[in-house]
Amino acid sequence: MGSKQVSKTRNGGFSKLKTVESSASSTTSSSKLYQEASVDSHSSPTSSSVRSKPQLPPKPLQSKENVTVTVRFRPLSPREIRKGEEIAWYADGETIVRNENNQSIAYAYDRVFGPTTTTRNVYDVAAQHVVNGAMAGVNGTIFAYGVTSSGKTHTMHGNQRSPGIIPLAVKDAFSIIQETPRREFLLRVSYFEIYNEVVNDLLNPAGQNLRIREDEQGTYIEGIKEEVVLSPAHVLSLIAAGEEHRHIGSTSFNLLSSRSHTMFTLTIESSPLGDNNEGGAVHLSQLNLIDLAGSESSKAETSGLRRKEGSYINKSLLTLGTVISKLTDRRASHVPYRDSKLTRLLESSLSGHGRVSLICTVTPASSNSEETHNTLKFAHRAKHIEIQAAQNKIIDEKSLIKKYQYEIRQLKEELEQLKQGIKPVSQLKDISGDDIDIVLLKQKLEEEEDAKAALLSRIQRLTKLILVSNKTPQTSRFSYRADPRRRHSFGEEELAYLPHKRRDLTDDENLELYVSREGTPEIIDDAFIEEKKTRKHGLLNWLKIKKKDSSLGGSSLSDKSSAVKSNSTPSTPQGEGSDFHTESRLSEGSALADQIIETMENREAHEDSFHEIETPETRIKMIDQMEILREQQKTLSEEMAQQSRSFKLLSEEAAKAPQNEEIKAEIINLNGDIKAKNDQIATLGKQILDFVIASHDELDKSDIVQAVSEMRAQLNEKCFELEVKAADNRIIQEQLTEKTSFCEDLQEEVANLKQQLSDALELGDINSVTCHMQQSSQSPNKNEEKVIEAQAFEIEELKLKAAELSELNEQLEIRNKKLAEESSYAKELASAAAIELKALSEEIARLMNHNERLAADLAAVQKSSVTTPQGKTGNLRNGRRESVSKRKEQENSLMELKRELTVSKEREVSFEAALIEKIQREAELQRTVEESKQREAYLENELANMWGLVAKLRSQGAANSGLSDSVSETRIEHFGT
Ligand SMILES: Nc1ncnc2c1ncn2[C@@H]1O[C@H](COP(=O)(O)OP(=O)(O)OP(=O)(O)O)[C@@H](O)[C@H]1O
Repeated sequence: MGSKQVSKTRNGGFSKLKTVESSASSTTSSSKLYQEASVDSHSSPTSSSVRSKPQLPPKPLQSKENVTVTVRFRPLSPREIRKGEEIAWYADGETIVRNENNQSIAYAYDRVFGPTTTTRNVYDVAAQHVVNGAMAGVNGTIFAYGVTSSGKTHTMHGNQRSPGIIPLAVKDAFSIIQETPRREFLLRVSYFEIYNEVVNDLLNPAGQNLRIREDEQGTYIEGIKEEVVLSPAHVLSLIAAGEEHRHIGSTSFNLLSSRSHTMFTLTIESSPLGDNNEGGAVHLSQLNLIDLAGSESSKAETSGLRRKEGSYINKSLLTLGTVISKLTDRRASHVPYRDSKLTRLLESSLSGHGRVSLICTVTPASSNSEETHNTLKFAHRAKHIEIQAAQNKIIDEKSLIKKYQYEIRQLKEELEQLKQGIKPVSQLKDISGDDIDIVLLKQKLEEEEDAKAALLSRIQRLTKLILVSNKTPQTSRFSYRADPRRRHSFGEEELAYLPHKRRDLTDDENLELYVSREGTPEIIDDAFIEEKKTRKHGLLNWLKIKKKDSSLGGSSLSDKSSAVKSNSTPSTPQGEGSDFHTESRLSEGSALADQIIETMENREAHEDSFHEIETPETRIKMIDQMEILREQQKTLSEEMAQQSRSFKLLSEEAAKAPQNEEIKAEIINLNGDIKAKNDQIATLGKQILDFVIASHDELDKSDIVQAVSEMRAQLNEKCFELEVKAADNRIIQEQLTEKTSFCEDLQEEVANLKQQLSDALELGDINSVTCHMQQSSQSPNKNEEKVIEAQAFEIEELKLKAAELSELNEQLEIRNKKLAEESSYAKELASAAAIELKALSEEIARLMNHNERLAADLAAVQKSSVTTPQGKTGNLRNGRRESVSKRKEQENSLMELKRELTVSKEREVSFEAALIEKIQREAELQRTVEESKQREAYLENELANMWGLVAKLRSQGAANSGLSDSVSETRIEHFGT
């Protein structure tokens, strides 16, 4: 899979482009997208330059520009590889992103970076021109956009092996100052986050929930801390400190996921150097470097807090998307900047005058295919925004650099006046000849000395804040901002602790670059090589080399001025001496003032071992090296502190999820890193010591003693810090072990509880389990979260049981219904039988009546036959015959009636038996109905008990913590549904 990625991205740009165009001629909408996009990208000045060469030429200011839009793929993560993820999107050449499953879906951008591209490459294409612009007074904004875990923080901040856009931009900013000898700069930084729509100052923990305000110059954050910065190391240490306060958390996609948007702002002011600056326009610009939080899909299984954070993140990103759509829609009258704090703060960047670079980070993984597509669409829309790049010029008092310059001038004038007002003691004596006056005057003199010292220290402090190049305008080989800059220059060593081996220019490559630029190799003269050597020593050399120049008798005025400023920068507090030097020339007549200055210079010399105007070059280099080593040591310590924090965070995560192998592996890696850093710090300490010893011959004894003692003190301090850190680590390890075993205990207990619950439920004895659970949860030594988990589990079990019960209940209800139906049927049968019985009884009664009537007729006939006379014999014979036949008839009908009677009696008996049977059946059915009603009532009772128990657990959970709250709510929600 990895090889597939590589082969895809290695496809040659031009030939691939043709393929795309041919496919674009099909009528799919996506191909249309591609055509539009490709037209845009060609029309974009950025894009065209991006294609021709990575180093961008200077652009004409006040030109209409599109946002530079680039897409960066990250490699598949080990987790994605383990899950057997396929590649859904890939970089096809240098400008196109294509869908693997549907080749006709393709988008074009200014540049597409494959998964193997380094951040340095990304910086060169997507960020460097913005940084250049910002240093020249054009506002710039660079931001990384993408779904969670797509590589935004990796791109913006980077890591030890691969520094991100922010450190590279900081380093470049200081490089530009070094290469701009005609101007002086003042840099300040601010760093804040937007977390759940609340703005928090990351440089000042007290600055929480800050308000966004607007004035005629745009939007700003009220009360945010801005720190004037003096070196790349200074900036990086501020960022590292700020990161300590940033909200990060673990999600199912990223162990260290950014939960807030952060904006790092570098405010740059510059003015013409030294004496030329009066009345000169000040350039003021801002470089905003933004690491957005990642949008989260609904797939993310998150807890309540993470879900809340996710919804804020998604909402603000959605608003950003809407704002970008509106900005590209010419018909849109209203752009909803005010709908989120993020867009409010980005308003001036997106709508105003400045350069914008959007770096969209994406993952090629198929599981994120849809999200990646959305990011690509967002990027495509953003490409259509048009902005106006214009240089900001301010001349008013709002400029801090102007304010400082003015104050320095005032202070110098005051100093000058002081100097002129002071007479040497010998002169004073000559004038008055009075000892008392001399004492008074001496006193006054001392007061004035103090005042002067105070003035000087203020001048020194202010001068330190203004950054200038150590190069003189005459010796500079690089016109202002016009050419590709060197990389090995100011600030390089500040990042040298990063083991990342960059692909950019080596010294030799630099040489070639300059040769080709200047056209002739001959121009590489000694001075140039010397300059290069100087650059190799980075920040500290840059700050000090001018001192050497001035001491060697640099003659031009601008040289002096430059030296004054550079010597005053904070890392080398030797500026004061030099400042004095210059000042002393301005007041040649005042011997006393010079005397005082000398005394102060000597005092400074003791305070600062680096202060030595006559220092030989080797010594300066050696001190620089030591300074660099110390800086590295300091940076390593800061990094170690940050890693310890991550370690702690991960340990907490590990305690929560002891089975998570990924976290364990991360912890082991971090531990390894921390140990490695410990070793590095110790090695650096040794190196410093070795340095001191090795330079024994070149340093005089007192300096060695001082340097050694200083180093020792530092070493001791570091050793102590290390010990503290090691102890911290040990404690954290112990805590982790403790927590793991505690977790195991808890798991055992949860298993027991589960068993008990299922046993109890089998016995129908849920109450005893509840009691036990409550007792367990009240146990004082329980880890709250584990108890909550156990409770959540119990609730889950109860939920299942309740579902079972309600199912049973339903079954019973159905059975009841059936029984009721049967019972009503039986009743109907019974009533039918009763009706039939009644009819039979009536029939029997009728037959009996008939019988009686027949019997009466028979009796009457017998009586009449006895009373009939003999004379009437003939008639009688006939009558006898008739009566015999009649009697026979009657006897027959009687027999028939008797038979009928017997049959109906039999029927009556059988009906009666059937009736009895039915009555019995009915009684039986009614009994069953009664029984099921009782069972139903019992089950209802049980269900009510369960609900009571669930409510109890819920309220208990809610009392325990917010987390438990959310868990319970989730469970109950499901339960309820
Ligand atoms: N280009 C890359 N090369 C190598 N690894 C990368 C790259 N991009 C990101 N990663 C790795 O992927 C993981 C997630 O990256 P990262 O934290 O920068 O993502 P994110 O977009 O900032 O996430 P979230 O929005 O959650 O903060 C990290 O482990 C990071 O080291």
